[in-house]
Amino acid sequence: MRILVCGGAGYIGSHMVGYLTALEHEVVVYDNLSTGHRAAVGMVPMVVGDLLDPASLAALFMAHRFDAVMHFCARSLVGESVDDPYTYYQNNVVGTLNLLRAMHTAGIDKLVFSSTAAVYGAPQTGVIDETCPVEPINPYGASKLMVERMLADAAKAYGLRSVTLRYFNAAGADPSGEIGESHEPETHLIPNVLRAALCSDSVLKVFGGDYATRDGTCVRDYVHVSDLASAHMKAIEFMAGHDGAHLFNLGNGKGFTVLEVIGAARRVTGVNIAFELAPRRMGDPPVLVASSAKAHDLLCWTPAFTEVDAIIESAWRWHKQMRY
Ligand SMILES: NC(=O)c1ccc[n+]([C@@H]2O[C@H](COP(=O)([O-])OP(=O)(O)OC[C@H]3O[C@@H](n4cnc5c(N)ncnc54)[C@H](O)[C@@H]3O)[C@@H](O)[C@H]2O)c1
Ligand SMILES: O=c1ccn([C@@H]2O[C@H](COP(=O)(O)OP(=O)(O)O[C@H]3O[C@H](CO)[C@H](O)[C@H](O)[C@H]3O)[C@@H](O)[C@H]2O)c(=O)[nH]1
Repeated sequence: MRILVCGGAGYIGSHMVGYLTALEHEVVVYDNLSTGHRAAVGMVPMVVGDLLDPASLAALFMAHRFDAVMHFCARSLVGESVDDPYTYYQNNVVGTLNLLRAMHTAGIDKLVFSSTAAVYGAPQTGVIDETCPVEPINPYGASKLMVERMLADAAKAYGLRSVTLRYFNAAGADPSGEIGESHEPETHLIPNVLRAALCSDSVLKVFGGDYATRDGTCVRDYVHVSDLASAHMKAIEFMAGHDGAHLFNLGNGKGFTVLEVIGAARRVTGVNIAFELAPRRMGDPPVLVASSAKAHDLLCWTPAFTEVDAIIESAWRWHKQMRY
């Protein structure tokens, strides 16, 4: 297949590109390199362009014929979205609308969209399935939910086929160690834990020790990037036999506290990683754990990485020799 990967120079997108090229699909990356890295896509053709530039998108679709589009582009920092919501709605909603219009004009009718557990807000239930209420508590989550709504409307109006994948906490790195997570600033827990393991000067902050969880720190469901990539391929296969707009959670179904992640990282690295307790981070829900039963049943998706130690081990291999 010929697949356009928007945001393919980013953390999750670059793993998708590697996955697709290993299966010998033809891939073109479209990315503005705002948070992505040219080195992360290797020799794969990349158009440097912005979803906010309709002329650039039109030129892209004139130059290539695609069977499907995977859309990873977003600004995705919760705190930044609270401080600057216009930028988030502009990039994540308007940018996606531009992409959808360009696809429509070009007659491309299949899209896989990266959504997030943030659409659920701060849920009361333990394990979240797709029937849980969607009540985002920050502009980032709201921007993703708006796109989900646009996709449902586009299915009815234009026959767009889409699969929305609501990832929980993406983590880990390709087992090769060639690509991995590299954000500046880095806000995600596992890379920050590993940075602290590598550099004794960087003290890890644990945001909040007074949540109503087993050790007082937040619980998250960590899902490996390679497993996210395999789910996207399953989504493409699913769309071949199903029209309409569909959505699925992607997680491991197991929650780990921040302290448990630090404990696992100590085991993997052999470093007694130091941390200090800090105040809660604004907008952090206490517990987010996915039920991925729907993805399992309908997409036939089963994650290969189910243990947090194995996920951290793959990230550690990358962090020890980060190439970009
Ligand atoms: N990392 C996670 O844990 C997580 C969890 C849930 C959902 N998501 C979603 O998954 C997707 C990928 O996340 P990531 O962690 O790889 O982020 P990332 O920032 O590493 O990757 C995003 C990529 O999109 C590009 N981009 C952003 N805006 C663009 C625009 N207007 N035009 C062109 N390119 C643009 C960036 O340069 C970058 O390469 C995002 O949509 C994010 O919201 C991520
Ligand atoms: O240095 C750090 C970094 C994080 N944390 C804590 O670790 C947990 C996980 O934080 P991450 O930043 O790694 O992940 P989030 O759960 O905040 O965010 C992820 O899940 C969200 C859905 O809720 C969004 O999709 C977002 O894009 C995605 O990165 C949180 O309790 C956070 O407070 C720390 O204690 N110290």
